[in-house]
Amino acid sequence: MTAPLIVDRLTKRYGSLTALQDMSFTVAPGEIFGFVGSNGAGKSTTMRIILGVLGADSGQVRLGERPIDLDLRRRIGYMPEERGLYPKMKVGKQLSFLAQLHGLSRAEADDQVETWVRRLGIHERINDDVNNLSLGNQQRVQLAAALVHNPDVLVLDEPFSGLDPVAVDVMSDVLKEKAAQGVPVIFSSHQLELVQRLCDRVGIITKGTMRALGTVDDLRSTGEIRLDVGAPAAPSGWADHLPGVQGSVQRGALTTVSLTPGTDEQAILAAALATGPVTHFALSKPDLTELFREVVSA
Ligand SMILES: Nc1ncnc2c1ncn2[C@@H]1O[C@H](COP(=O)(O)OP(=O)(O)OP(=O)(O)O)[C@@H](O)[C@H]1O
Repeated sequence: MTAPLIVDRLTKRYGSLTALQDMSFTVAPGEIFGFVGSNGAGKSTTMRIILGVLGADSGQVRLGERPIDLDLRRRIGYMPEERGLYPKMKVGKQLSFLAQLHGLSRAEADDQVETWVRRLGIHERINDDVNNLSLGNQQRVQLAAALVHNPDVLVLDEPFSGLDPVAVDVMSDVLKEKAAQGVPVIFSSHQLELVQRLCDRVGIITKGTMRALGTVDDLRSTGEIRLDVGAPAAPSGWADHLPGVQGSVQRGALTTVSLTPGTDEQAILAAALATGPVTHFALSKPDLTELFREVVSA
């Protein structure tokens, strides 16, 4: 069983650009943490610092109490954004070599390679050079490379980009399985629907700063409160001037009403009923994509 991955107040500057400012979060053993943010927000920089391939100006990364050192680094499974495979080396040989670099014996490495290439559906390509594979299959090999040494932590930079739906399912299952074994898993992605589905917790960053952090449900509950009201006979703008209504959008019979916290929802229902029949009345929470837009544009 492994310890939590603790990212503690990382700051990183590239010349005059502050790429990270006091970046902090923790990924518990068994937790899948989704790291999201606009292009250039600082996700890859954070992940590179976790791995130690890049140094921070200040702050620290720990596994439990212990700062990440060379020894612990070998216990991390990492998928870099700029994929790091040897293009002219055979898939199986390369994976075995990488596993041995992480301390496995030749026999253990070959055994692990066999397991993962089968699991990831690239067994038939084991004797192909990496650069003869499709991009999606190269990505499967890259995931295998992050897994063959049975890591205690998984750090994956955009592992889902460019994968077909079947590969997305395989990747999702593997991440869930590793988490179920007690591994802290962090991955970055722009596929927010996938992040919402897969992650126990999510961090949204903009310009190197953590702007929202929590379970998807928590984050969705902190966004604006909205009601979906089906009122087919209601005139246009019927909800706009009711107390507590910040705005409304009408699409056919359905009106989505944004409310100030504490507004009496029954008063909205009564107003809707006053226009005629009400066919639908439900609270609607923003999804992660809407939350992300809110956070990024704030
Ligand atoms: N080696 C570097 N030298 C100078 N600036 C850099 C370097 N690497 C990254 N940056 C800058 O640091 C900021 C954060 O970049 P980073 O790659 O961490 O973002 P990201 O969130 O991973 O973005 P994306 O989603 O586009 O991959 C960006 O403004 C980027 O241009």
